[in-house]
Amino acid sequence: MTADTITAADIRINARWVIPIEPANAVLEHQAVLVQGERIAAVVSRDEADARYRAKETIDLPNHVVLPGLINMHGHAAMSLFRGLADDLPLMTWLKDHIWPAEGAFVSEPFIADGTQLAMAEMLRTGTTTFADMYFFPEIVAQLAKDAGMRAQVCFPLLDFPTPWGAGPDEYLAKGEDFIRQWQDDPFIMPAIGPHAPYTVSDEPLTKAVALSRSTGTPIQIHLHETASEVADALEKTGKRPTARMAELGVLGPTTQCVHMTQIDDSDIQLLKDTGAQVIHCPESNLKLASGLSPVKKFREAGINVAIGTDGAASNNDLDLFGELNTASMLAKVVADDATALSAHEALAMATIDGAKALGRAHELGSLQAGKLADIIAVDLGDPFLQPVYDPASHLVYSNHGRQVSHSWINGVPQVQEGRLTRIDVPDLMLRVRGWADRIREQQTS
Ligand SMILES: CSC[C@H]1O[C@@H](n2cnc3c(O)ncnc32)[C@H](O)[C@@H]1O
Ligand SMILES: [Zn+2]
Repeated sequence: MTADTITAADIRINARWVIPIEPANAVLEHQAVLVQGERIAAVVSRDEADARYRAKETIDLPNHVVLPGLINMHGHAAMSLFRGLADDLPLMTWLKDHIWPAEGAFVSEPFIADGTQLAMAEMLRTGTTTFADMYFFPEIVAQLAKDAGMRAQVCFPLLDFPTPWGAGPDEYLAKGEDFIRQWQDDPFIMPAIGPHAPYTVSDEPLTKAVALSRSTGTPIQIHLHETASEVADALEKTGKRPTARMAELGVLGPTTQCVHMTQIDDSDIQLLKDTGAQVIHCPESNLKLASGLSPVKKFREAGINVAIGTDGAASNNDLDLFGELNTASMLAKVVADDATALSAHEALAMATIDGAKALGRAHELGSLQAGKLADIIAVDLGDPFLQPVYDPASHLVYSNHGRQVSHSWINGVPQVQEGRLTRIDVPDLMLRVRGWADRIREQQTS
């Protein structure tokens, strides 16, 4: 080997295991992941790395598994400030009697800023590098994610009624179009359209949202088929299942992300398949609100892409995607009456490459391959409660907790080092969060 075959790299990560996600089911041992600038330069054996690369910085991770950063495909980040405020309730009671009044009282620019930072701190700390958000003041969420160096799909909200962000559908759509134009070429921020649900958005604004999506190439994300009563009420009011109404209005398509998708029959599966729509599975929120069960195995067998989301921390009540994967895998098995319904590797793919597919960015996110963006995490499997390690993929899904994430990089920039956030001032954030908690508690008891 001659000196001129040596390639420079910024970072070399020496990992005990690498799960690259692509190829599927691979577990590589004693590997080096090389990062140059914002991209992955190579995933190679240590010997090959010694022979071919010289890195400015080397990180040794002797008990760790390295994998792509996780993609949380649905949430309401700032709702982290409402974590634990209203538990043990079904969806419509939770929303109408507790969450919407609290949002009316507190949602404002500073609330969104502090709540979103709290959510980003939790997501980064537990392995998420890209998140999809649907909430108010999307311009603030987008700027904060960009400033923190996180990737985010940020939906602007669309509802029939006024909220702290707008007076009604026309204002949401006008502000939303400006928002899309401002962010559509950003490498970190993916603007999107967020019609709340079939029962809160009527046909006319939905049709306008579809036109905006088509003219700007912007994705749509919508809560769809969340509960049995949503489907029953829709049948009573319109004579159509919500999925059928969405298909007729043109809402369903390959860039539309349908969140929840419970109470599914064969006609729903056919429509999702025919339109190429994406499913975003939120198992813990579906369980906690007793909303219903999503037939993940049937979707996957039909060739429908299923990604995963936590939903907001007010209905979960955490944003730890590793915990969500555990629940998703267990639930898929019992729903399908089949212990093979969703394997550990398949669950990991759901939170990585399948999320990247849902975003339309599988060419540059979701797996550890040379040329893809360097969104990488490391999980420490060295603790006693993770011993022995026969299969690191099994541990990540069935035994792990997101707090075992020791390192992460987004776009090649360190975000978590030795379990600590590098770019968020946690003590300062905690002071602001305590201030909100005091004000919210006081309002709830007055
Ligand atoms: C369009 S802004 C978001 C809006 O959605 C509410 N919300 C949060 N979680 C859920 C859920 O699981 N189903 C329906 N709506 C939800 C949130 O409180 C905002 O008002
Ligand atoms: Zn939601």
